Amino acid sequence: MVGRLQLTLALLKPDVTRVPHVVQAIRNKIIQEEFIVVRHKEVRLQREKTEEFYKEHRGKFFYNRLVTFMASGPTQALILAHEDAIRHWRTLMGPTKVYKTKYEAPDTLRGLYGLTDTRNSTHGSG
Ligand SMILES: Nc1ncnc2c1ncn2[C@@H]1O[C@H](COP(=O)(O)OP(=O)(O)OP(=O)(O)O)[C@@H](O)[C@H]1O
Repeated sequence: MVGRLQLTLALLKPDVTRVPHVVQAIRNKIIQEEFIVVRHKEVRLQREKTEEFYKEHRGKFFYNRLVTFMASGPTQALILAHEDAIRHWRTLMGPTKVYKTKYEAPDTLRGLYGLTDTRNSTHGSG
């Protein structure tokens, strides 16, 4: 019997969307971790959308870099369902900061595929 399912929005950011075998590896991990992929769509986020999406970070030193990056290429958007979707996906992603992640959680998605604090492979909505 399956309990109530929670949904989260997962994004594979433009840095990983550019690399098909990494997208496939992340998809395999998603299935392996028993998420149900409710929807999966490739989107091209316009600059205004990324500014709105990250508005809580407006004014921070990395904001301009972040919104420019998110509008720089296609993004894979997935609606994931799981009993503990938000927490489980965030655990799978690992910490935000790439340096910390490479040392403390190297097997997470950001540990494996993150390039910099901005280009850190994935997003998970709370
Ligand atoms: N110090 C930083 N330098 C550069 N980019 C940063 C920094 N902190 C956060 N970011 C970028 O802003 C995004 C949102 O930051 P937030 O603090 O909400 O992290 P998060 O909750 O781990 O990530 P997300 O919201 O993307 O799931 C991060 O994923 C990262 O791309």
